[in-house]
Amino acid sequence: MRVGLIGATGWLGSALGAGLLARGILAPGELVLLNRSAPQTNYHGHANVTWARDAAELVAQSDVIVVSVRPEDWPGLDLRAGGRLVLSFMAGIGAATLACCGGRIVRAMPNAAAEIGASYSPFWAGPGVTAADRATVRRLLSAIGSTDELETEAQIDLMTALPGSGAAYPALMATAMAAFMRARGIPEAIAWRAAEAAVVGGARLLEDRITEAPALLAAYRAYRGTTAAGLDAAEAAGFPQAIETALAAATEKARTMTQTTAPT
Ligand SMILES: NC(=O)C1=CN([C@@H]2O[C@H](COP(=O)(O)OP(=O)(O)OC[C@H]3O[C@@H](n4cnc5c(N)ncnc54)[C@H](OP(=O)(O)O)[C@@H]3O)[C@@H](O)[C@H]2O)C=CC1
Ligand SMILES: O=C(O)[C@@H]1CCC=N1
Repeated sequence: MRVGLIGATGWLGSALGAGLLARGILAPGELVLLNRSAPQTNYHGHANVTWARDAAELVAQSDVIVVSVRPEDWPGLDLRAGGRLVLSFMAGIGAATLACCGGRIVRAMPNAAAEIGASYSPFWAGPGVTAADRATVRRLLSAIGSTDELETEAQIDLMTALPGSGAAYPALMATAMAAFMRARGIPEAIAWRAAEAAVVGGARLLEDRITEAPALLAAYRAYRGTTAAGLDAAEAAGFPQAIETALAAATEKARTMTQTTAPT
């Protein structure tokens, strides 16, 4: 199977290309790549991948096409997929818009943890997508982590807001935590290490047992000590509402983008 990857040198596209090659899901000769700037002589340690000159050349050499360009670059691509399976990573470009390229459309929402093979990339399959297509999508997405199939396209907007945001909210929390430490005289490097302990160490503790998060909170509260005091203050200051507001705003942005780019 030859896979055409449009946006092969971007944040997600590069992670997918690297994962497909490193895990042996595709041989270098099965990858057809396209970017905007220029081909790379060494693509994740491989020289014998194929670089296309434009989207038409990529389509002609590919069985499946992955679109990983930014939403604003989609119209300029002028993709004509000729009935092929098209897997789009783009936020806010809906199936109605994508269908204009003439492919069988699957939308997936990976995140930046694709870089370390730890993306959760749920997907939604449009009309005409076959069982074999679904197996292909799962195989491709396994290169960057795990996946689930969603029931409705609208759920992609929700997934854009949450798993799609990747490390954004942890980074926001880490930045606020380090700032708190610095403001109270803690040296820069130690301030960041303290934030890392909470954000990264804490996340590792929750790995593979995220559903135990409420029980973990209850365990901290049971001490009636310092962490309980902090959690109470965070709740009183609106921490859960801030998360809700953030995710609602991101979902609404995805929905609005989808609506404004849809064909009339
Ligand atoms: N980054 C993220 O965390 C997430 C991103 N997404 C979605 O994934 C998509 C890709 O995002 P991301 O990887 O971050 O974006 P990047 O900006 O990092 O990468 C975009 C890629 O598209 C290429 N490109 C742009 N225009 C064209 C064109 N006309 N023809 C061929 N190649 C082109 C760029 O080429 P060049 O390198 O030469 O400039 C680059 O390789 C977006 O639509 C985004 O909404 C979804 C979930 C998470
Ligand atoms: O922020 C964005 O628009 C991209 C898409 C989803 C996550 N990152």
